Amino acid sequence: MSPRHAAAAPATLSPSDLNAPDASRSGLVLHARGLTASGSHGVIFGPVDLDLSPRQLTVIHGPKGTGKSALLLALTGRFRKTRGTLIIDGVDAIADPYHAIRRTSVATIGNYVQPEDRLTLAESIAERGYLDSVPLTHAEDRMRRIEELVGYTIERSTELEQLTAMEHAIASVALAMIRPSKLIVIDDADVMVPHAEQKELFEIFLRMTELDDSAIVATTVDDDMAPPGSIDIALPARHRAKVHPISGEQVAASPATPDASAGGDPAHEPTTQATEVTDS
Ligand SMILES: Nc1ncnc2c1ncn2[C@@H]1O[C@H](COP(=O)(O)OP(=O)(O)OP(=O)(O)O)[C@@H](O)[C@H]1O
Repeated sequence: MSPRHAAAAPATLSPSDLNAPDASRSGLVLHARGLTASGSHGVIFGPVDLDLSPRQLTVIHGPKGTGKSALLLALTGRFRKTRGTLIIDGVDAIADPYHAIRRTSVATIGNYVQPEDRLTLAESIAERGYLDSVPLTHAEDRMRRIEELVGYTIERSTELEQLTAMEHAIASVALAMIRPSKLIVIDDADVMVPHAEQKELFEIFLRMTELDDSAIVATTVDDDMAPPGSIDIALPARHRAKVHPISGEQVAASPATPDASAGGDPAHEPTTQATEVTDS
């Protein structure tokens, strides 16, 4: 991980920390209502309503500058401008972001958080383990378990820049999973990944969630990448979000309802829509 990596090294984790955090009483990995952020130029994203279950994928897409990266940061408790209700694995991420952040992990965000491409996979595992305070033997063991889920291994001496785009995306998420967490985010997951391989990429992401009963949220360049069972979030240029599950799974995002606890700007009525998409 390059110095751009955002994670500071906390105190070394105890063995119990190396187990995935308990799911919240609701069983949801994430519960968001009226999630929004504004800057000096107005709304950055939202309002967004979203419920994420364990082993669920979410795909966020939209034109450039519509707040995809900012929303990823917000969903992991890392965007201080966020307003609304955000519960991550049972922890109130607005009131207690530092507690909530420990339940999440960032694979990539823009140019700010990226694996260092000149490092080998072995070096990357060691560095991510160090940054996330996971002992090396545990980190290596976690990577082996992830590889079992993914279905292939990557030679440890391979530099990340030598990986294919799909391998690179998978490796980025795998490195973010060295420390157990409930929510992993990856920005621009499909960049440079051939369209024909993108379905497989998301199938592999889905398998990776089995390790910790986690959820993965990915932003994509293409707008048709959300596979069945996942949640699709479109961030249009007007900064309004449409959230709807793909057919075949339970409705995981409900139509926006005003939430008194949200604390958002009342001038911006929640506009998030939940629509069950049929196969036809
Ligand atoms: N901390 C911040 N404070 C104020 N404005 C911000 C902040 N972070 C992002 N923005 C603004 O929010 C908007 C959305 O930025 P963001 O990078 O999230 O968009 P994006 O959809 O990921 O774009 P791209 O596809 O180019 O990566 C931009 O106008 C950006 O300047």
